[in-house]
This record gives sequence, C-alpha cells and structure tokens, in this order.
Amino acid sequence: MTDTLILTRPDDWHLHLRDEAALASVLPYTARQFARAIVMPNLRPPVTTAAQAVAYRGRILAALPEGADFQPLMTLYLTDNTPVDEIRRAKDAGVVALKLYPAGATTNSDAGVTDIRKTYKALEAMQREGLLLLVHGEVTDGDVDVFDREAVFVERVMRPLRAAMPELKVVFEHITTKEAAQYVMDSDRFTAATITPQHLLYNRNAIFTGGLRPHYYCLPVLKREEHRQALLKAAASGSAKFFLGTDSAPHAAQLKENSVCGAGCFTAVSALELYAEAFEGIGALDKLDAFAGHHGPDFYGLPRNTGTVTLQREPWTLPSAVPFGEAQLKPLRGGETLNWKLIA
Ligand SMILES: NC(=O)N[C@@H](CC(=O)O)C(=O)O
Ligand SMILES: [Zn+2]
Ligand SMILES: [Zn+2]
Repeated sequence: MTDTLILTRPDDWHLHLRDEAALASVLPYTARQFARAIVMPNLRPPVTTAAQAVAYRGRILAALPEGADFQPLMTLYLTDNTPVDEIRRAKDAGVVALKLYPAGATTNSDAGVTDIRKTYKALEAMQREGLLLLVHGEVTDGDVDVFDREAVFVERVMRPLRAAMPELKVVFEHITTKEAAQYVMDSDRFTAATITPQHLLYNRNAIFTGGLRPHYYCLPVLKREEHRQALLKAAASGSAKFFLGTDSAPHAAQLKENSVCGAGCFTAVSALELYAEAFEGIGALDKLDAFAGHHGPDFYGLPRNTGTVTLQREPWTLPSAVPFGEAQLKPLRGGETLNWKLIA
C-alpha cells in the first residue's frame, strides 16, 4: 500500500474565489494546494471586460498571503453582447478564456447567454486569438428535468457549437454524466473536460442521506451511481482530455442552510486529499499525477509546473467551519476524517 504520494505541482482549472473579504478568506487554501487556478468570472456584476479582469487579478494578487507562489488565470464572462474587440483586448491583457453560462443555469448567471448563436462572432474571434471557451453545460428550459440538463445540452448545444467552431478549444466544465464523459472521450483534440471531487466521490443519494444536506448541493447536481462510475473511469482512463477542476464554490453557511440554498460545494481546504480518496477508491492512485498536473496545462498550451507536492496517508479532521469574511463557511466533509493529508 502506498503511503506517500508525490505529485507534479497541480493546478485548479475551475475555481470560484469571489471578491473582497470572501476572497481573502478562501484564497489561501487554494494558494497552498495549487500553483495556478482558472478563476471564474461570475461575480456580481460579472467580469465581462478585459479591464475588469485585470482589476480583479490585481485584487487577487493583493489578497495573497505573504510569500505565496500562486498565479490566477483570468477569464471573462461571455454575454449575448460580448464585442469582438473585447476578445482582442482580453488576449492582450493575458486573459486565457471566456466562460459560457447559459442564462439562469447556475449561481450568478442572470447575465448569461440566452442563445449561443448570438455569441458566434465573439467565438470566431476567440478561435482566431487562441482563447478557450469554458462551458457550464446545462440547458435551462423549464421542460427539461434537472437531472437531464447536461445530457440534453450535449445534443442541443455542444454538437452544433463544435460543428460551427471546430478549432475553438472548449472545456466542458464540471461534467457529471456518462453522456458528457462519452461525448468528450469521442471528440477530437479541441475538446476536454474538468471533473470535480464531489462528482467523483458522491452520487445523488448524498444530498438526501438522513435528511436534506445542503452542502452537497451544487450544479450540475450530483447524479446516479452509474454516472459517478463513468466519471471515475474517465478521470482514471489516462486520457489527456480529462483534468482537475474543483469548482470549489464558497457560499456563506447561513445561505446554504436556508429555505433556498445556493448551489456550490466548498472543497478548497482539502481538494487534493479528496481527489486522492476518489482515485484510491478505484485503485488508480497512479493516474492522479497526470490528471492533476499534466493534462490541464497541456490542453491550455501552458507549461507544466516544476516542483512537487506531497500527500501522506495520515488521518486528520477537516474543520467543520472556517471564517468567510464576517460569516462562516462549511467545507464539504467538514468535521469528518480524511485519510490523505497534503503535507508539503
Ligand atoms: N457549481 C456551483 O454549484 N456553483 C458555482 C457556479 C457554477 O460553477 O456553476 C458558484 O459560483 O457558486
Ligand atoms: Zn458551472
Ligand atoms: Zn463553477
């Protein structure tokens, strides 16, 4: 049995850092685990311009703990009206991607895209400039069952989008179904996917075990066991199309434990430990290094990190709550014992 895991220093290819006091509360956890992170733009108001992304990057760098070695990779929030000129400005400002939120699909997505065809001019410019498109892949039509929204998105949006924009690099974010995993597996080298720790570790029963458990509620929502199995298989397949993206999405505890609970799981405190547990569960610890440290930078066309991190088999108890500005934040699995620990 392996007791020590030495991994290439990994990156988080899908992360929510929020802003202001919330940002200052959560950033140190990610900066400790990861060298870089793709920072999601769904602030209020959303980060829709290069100038806003540059300012947000400045606030993130200013909030970093003394001596931290961490690089935020910035994204813009795609809207129906993103001008072609903004794509060039984004490229020049070092922005790496734009994020597609179908309007109303998830947390802070009201300003999202109402019809993907409205964005085709911007997407063509992105294809030209080499900016990636990151996708929250769920349709929002009221007649589509919540648990089917991702599978329907593959047929209604992904296939036509890929046909129209074949050389645009697309990351299907936080995939949750066998349909999405299969779609990405079968697609060409311009399509990849991120997978979260919660979707590798849990099926939808976790939301309902002994009562309604808001901290297991995120979007896309956890699915049936057969889907979790398909995600594990994809993550551990060795295919370079699948890589780590935590989707760590902090919401104050009082807003999670509420009559209307916001969507998002906060996993930044123990992200690598959770992934290690998932990979070990299927005897695939040897596949974690490439999933966490190689496939992401390779797809983005960025250098892999030099250096390593070390995880040790050592039981420790995850704090049940951590400060979140003036409020509290409850990590997924808070108060429980984890078997892996990031030690360096
Ligand atoms: N995943 C979530 O459930 N929530 C994310 C938004 C998102 O990634 O869809 C958030 O910003 O809270
Ligand atoms: Zn999302
Ligand atoms: Zn997200």
